Amino acid sequence: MMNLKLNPQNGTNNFPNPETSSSSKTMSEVVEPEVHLVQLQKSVVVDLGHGSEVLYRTRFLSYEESWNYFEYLNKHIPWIRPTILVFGRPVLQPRDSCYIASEGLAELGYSGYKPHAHSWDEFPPLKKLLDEVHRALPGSRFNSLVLNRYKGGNDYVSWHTDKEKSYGPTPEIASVTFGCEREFLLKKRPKKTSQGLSAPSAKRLDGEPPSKKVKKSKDPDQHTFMLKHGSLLVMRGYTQRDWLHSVPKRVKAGSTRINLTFRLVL
Ligand SMILES: O=C(O)CCC(=O)C(=O)O
Ligand SMILES: [Fe+2]
Repeated sequence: MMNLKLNPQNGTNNFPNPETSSSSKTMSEVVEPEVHLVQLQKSVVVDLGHGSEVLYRTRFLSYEESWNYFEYLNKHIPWIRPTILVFGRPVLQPRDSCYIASEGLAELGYSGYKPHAHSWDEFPPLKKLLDEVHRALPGSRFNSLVLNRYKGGNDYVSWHTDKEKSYGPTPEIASVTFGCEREFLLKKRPKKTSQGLSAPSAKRLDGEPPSKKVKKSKDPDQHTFMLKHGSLLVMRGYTQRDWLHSVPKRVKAGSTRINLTFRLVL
């Protein structure tokens, strides 16, 4: 069973430090089943094992402030739906995106596409949001931001990891969500075979929507978070090396969702 630690500071913007939080209890000591706890508690730490961890805080920002961000981003971000390469073939990326980075950082590139790096100065509300993320995560630092807009349930992001050389071996990625609730899935990367092949690869496979079947079992190698309007999810440690994540198509999800992932380019 996955090991969730309670946040003793519910109601604040701070996550407990899982290394030092001696008062935290494993979830199994507190209440069953664990899925209820995810809904009741305002923030949880999910220990994925082997040095990987996810933190989730449902109410990082207030409902109203979150809608203000949504309206601003929807209107003022120069959204682009780029053509990317999937198995060498050009396809339209199944969501809009934009990239913001501090000056002088290594370029971002994925699936044959190199997004233009916009400056933080172009978007003052995002500088404020970056400050709020830094305040919520003492000791963490971010200098770049990938923005995604899912215009309905047919937009998605396939199984992938955010593993860039320039992020170092244990990147921390902080994800803030606005608008429509969608499922964020994590699954353990398949182990290398005896021939040394690892399949499927961890590349972005934007031509292949992830399976619609979300296992409801307590498979420790699979986790689902319903990311709420104004929520914060943080992936830490070896999550990008050992786990894949995706936001699958959900035809019934009719409205727009905007997700921001803050990253540190070293
Ligand atoms: O939209 C999300 O929640 C995830 C986006 C993501 O994984 C990415 O931009 O790399
Ligand atoms: Fe990602």
